[in-house]
Amino acid sequence: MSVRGLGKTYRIGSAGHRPTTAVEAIMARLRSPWAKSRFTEFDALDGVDLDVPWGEALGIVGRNGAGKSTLLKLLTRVTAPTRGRIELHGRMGSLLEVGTGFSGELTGRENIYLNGAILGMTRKEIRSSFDEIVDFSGVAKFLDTPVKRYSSGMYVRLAFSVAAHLRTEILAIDEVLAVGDAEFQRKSLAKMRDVAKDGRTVLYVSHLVQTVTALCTSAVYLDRGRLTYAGSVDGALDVYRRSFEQFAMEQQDPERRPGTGTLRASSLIPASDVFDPAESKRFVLGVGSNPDLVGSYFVSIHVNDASGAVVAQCDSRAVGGWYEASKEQEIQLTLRAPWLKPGRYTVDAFVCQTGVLDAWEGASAFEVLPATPYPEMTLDEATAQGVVLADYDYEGR
Ligand SMILES: Nc1ncnc2c1ncn2[C@@H]1O[C@H](COP(=O)(O)OP(=O)(O)OP(=O)(O)O)[C@@H](O)[C@H]1O
Repeated sequence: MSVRGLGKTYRIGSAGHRPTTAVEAIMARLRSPWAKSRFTEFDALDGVDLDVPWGEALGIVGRNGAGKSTLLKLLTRVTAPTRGRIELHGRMGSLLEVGTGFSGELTGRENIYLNGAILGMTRKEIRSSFDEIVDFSGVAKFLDTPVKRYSSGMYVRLAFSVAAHLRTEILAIDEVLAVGDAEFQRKSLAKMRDVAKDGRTVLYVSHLVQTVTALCTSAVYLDRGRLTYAGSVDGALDVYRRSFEQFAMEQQDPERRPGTGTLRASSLIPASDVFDPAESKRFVLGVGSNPDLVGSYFVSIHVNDASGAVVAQCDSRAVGGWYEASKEQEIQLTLRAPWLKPGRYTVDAFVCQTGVLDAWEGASAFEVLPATPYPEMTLDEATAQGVVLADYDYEGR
C-alpha cells in the first residue's frame, strides 16, 4: 500500500468544524471570538506520504484531532481526498466508528453477506468464513435478529469479526477495542496478529498505547494533520508521549492558551498525585485578579480519562459557585463521586463569564491506583465493564 501527498481540507460553513477536544467543544458552544476566527478552512490532513509493506501491522497514533480517523476514512474511501494519491493493491476491510458498515434493519446473518458483497467477495468465499465469523463474535443466538436490537458490545463483536475474517488484503481498525470487554480485547488483538502473520496488512488507530505495543510491527505519528514520524512502535509512542508533556508545558504559559485573557487561572493543584478509586479528590484552582472585570465569574474543572473522554464536568454554576475578580482567588473543588477506575486522568480548567476567559487544557494530571473499593470481589471480570466504578449494594435472599 502506498500513499503520496495525501491531503484533506475541510471548510467551515459547508460541513462545519467538528470540535474534537473538550476545550474546542466548550469554545464552540460559548461562541468565543477565538473559536470563530480560528477555523474557516483547515487541513485535517496534509502532505502525507506512506508506504506499508504486506504483513505489516501499522499503528497510527497522535493526539485528539491529529487526523488519524481522517486518514483511515480516506484509505477506506469513506471520504474523498482533497489531494494526493492512494494505491492499495488489494481489498480493504474496515471497522471504523461503531454504527458504520452495518444496516440496522438487516439481521446479523444478512449483514455478514452484505458486507462481504460490498468488499467484493463471492457468496462461496463468504460462506467459507461464515461459521468462523459467527463463532468468534459469540452472537450465534442472535443471528436472525436485526442488528439495531444488538447491544453496542454485540454489535462491535460482530462487526470486528466480519472485518477480521473476510479475506481482504488490508484490514483497517479504528479505536473499537476500547468498546469491548477485556476478554474480547485480548481475543481481537490475537486475531489481528494472525491476520498480519498471514501476510495481510493491518492499519490500527488507538489511544490505548498497550494495544499498539502488543499488536503493531511499526507505527506512524500524526501531528495536526502531518505525518511527522514513521518507524518503530517504540519510536512513535515515544514521540506521542512527549507531545503530551510538550503541550502541557506550552499551556502553562497563559499567553498561549485560548480565551479572551481578561482573567487567567494561575495554578491547578491536586491534593495528591495518586488517589484511591473511592476517596474524595480535592483540587485548588488559583485565579488571578482584574479590578476592571465587571460582574462575577464562574469556573469549570473537567476530569478526562486516558482516551480524552470527559468523565466529569464540574461546573461551579451548578452548585452556586460565583467569584469576584476584584481579588485573587483560591477555589477548592472536592470531587466525591463517581469512583474512578484505576488509570491516568488529566484535568482541564476553565474560567468563564459570558465567554471563555481562560481555557487551560491539561492544567493538571493524577493517577488512580489499581485498588478495589469493594469489600469482597477483586476479580478483574467483576469490574471490566463500565466507565466508572459504581457505589452499590444488593439486598434480597
Ligand atoms: N466532516 C468534518 N467536517 C469538518 N471537520 C472535520 C470533519 N471530520 C473531521 N474534522 C476535523 O478534522 C480534524 C481531524 O479529525 P480526526 O477525526 O481525523 O482526528 P483524530 O486524530 O482521529 O482524532 P481523535 O483521536 O479525537 O479521534 C479535527 O480537527 C476534526 O474536527
